[in-house]
Amino acid sequence: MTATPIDGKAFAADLRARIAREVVALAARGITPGLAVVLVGEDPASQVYVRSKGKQTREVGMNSYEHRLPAETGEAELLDLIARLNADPAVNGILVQLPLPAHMDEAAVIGAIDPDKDVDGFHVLNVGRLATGQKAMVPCTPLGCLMLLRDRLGDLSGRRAVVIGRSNIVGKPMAQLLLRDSATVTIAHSRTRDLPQLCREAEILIAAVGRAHFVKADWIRPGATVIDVGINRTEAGLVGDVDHAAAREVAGAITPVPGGVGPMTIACLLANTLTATARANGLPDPEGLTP
Ligand SMILES: NC(=O)C1=CN([C@@H]2O[C@H](COP(=O)(O)OP(=O)(O)OC[C@H]3O[C@@H](n4cnc5c(N)ncnc54)[C@H](OP(=O)(O)O)[C@@H]3O)[C@@H](O)[C@H]2O)C=CC1
Ligand SMILES: Nc1nc(=O)c2c([nH]1)NC[C@@H]1CN(c3ccc(C(=O)N[C@@H](CCC(=O)O)C(=O)O)cc3)C=[N+]21
Repeated sequence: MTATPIDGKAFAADLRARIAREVVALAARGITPGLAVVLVGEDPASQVYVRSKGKQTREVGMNSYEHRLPAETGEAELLDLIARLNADPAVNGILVQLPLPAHMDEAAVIGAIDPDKDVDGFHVLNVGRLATGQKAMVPCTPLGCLMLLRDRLGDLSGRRAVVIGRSNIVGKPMAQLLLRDSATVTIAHSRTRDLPQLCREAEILIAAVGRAHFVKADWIRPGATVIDVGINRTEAGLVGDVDHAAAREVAGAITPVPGGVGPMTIACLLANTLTATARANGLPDPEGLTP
């Protein structure tokens, strides 16, 4: 049996349409959400993302502020820009594109962002809020994966989930969100022993490794829901972390790359910007955009 494709692109388009309607409702109160994206350096992949974020931000009716700084910008200058964005009432969300050039202290830069404008959810205060079950800004990629999983499976409680990858931006927050939904979560990484056997236990398998075709079809439990977070540029084009062509013959449902998690990440960035704007104005959180 061939797996059901999980159409992240279509889900993300729906989500953006909902967000656009909320933006119209805010306009009646004289409020326009604003998202500031900061890019340091000229990494070509990052430039593509930043351009695409700016375009989608404007399409849902929000204001987009793009700040491009040369790679050799000093950390103090970047911190100065962040301080100005923190103080600017027209800016509700701030995203500093990662990775930063090697001479910058990533933790210090993220730590300088106002946690209430931290639409990436990377500030330690938001990490701690998520971990302790408080209202937080939740990282976009894991939030997008959670939305796809709930849509496919409904209640996640009691489900066995394996997350491959323990990064601060994907693996760890993904595991926190699954745990919040009462899944039984295992986090795997490069030191995990017998990863194929562990994966075979998973009803939900999340691959966030960064290696093309890393997860093989015979690691997948028949009928499992597989979420492929990987973005790997190869000679054959953009591919995920899962050997997709073979895996779809075993899985129950699987996200493609491209067209799966990637578009959800950007839609969730807009969702977080809307949530941050609502909170900044003392309004209730918009329905269905927060975990
Ligand atoms: N679709 C989207 O919107 C997004 C996609 N991505 C993509 O997701 C992927 C992961 O990103 P990110 O989390 O930032 O990557 P990192 O490189 O920060 O983390 C990769 C993780 O994979 C683990 N890993 C590496 N090799 C193995 C192995 N042989 N066996 C088991 N685990 C292994 C590492 O383990 P260890 O900790 O032990 O080193 C690490 O925890 C990348 O392809 C990235 O491009 C990222 C963000 C958004
Ligand atoms: N502060 C910060 N926040 C991030 O969220 C962040 C970041 N830094 N650095 C880089 C990663 C990566 N990331 C992606 C976003 C969209 C797609 C995406 O839209 N992908 C399309 C394909 C796009 C293409 O063709 O390249 C898809 O999968 O269909 C992919 C990856 C966000 N990241």
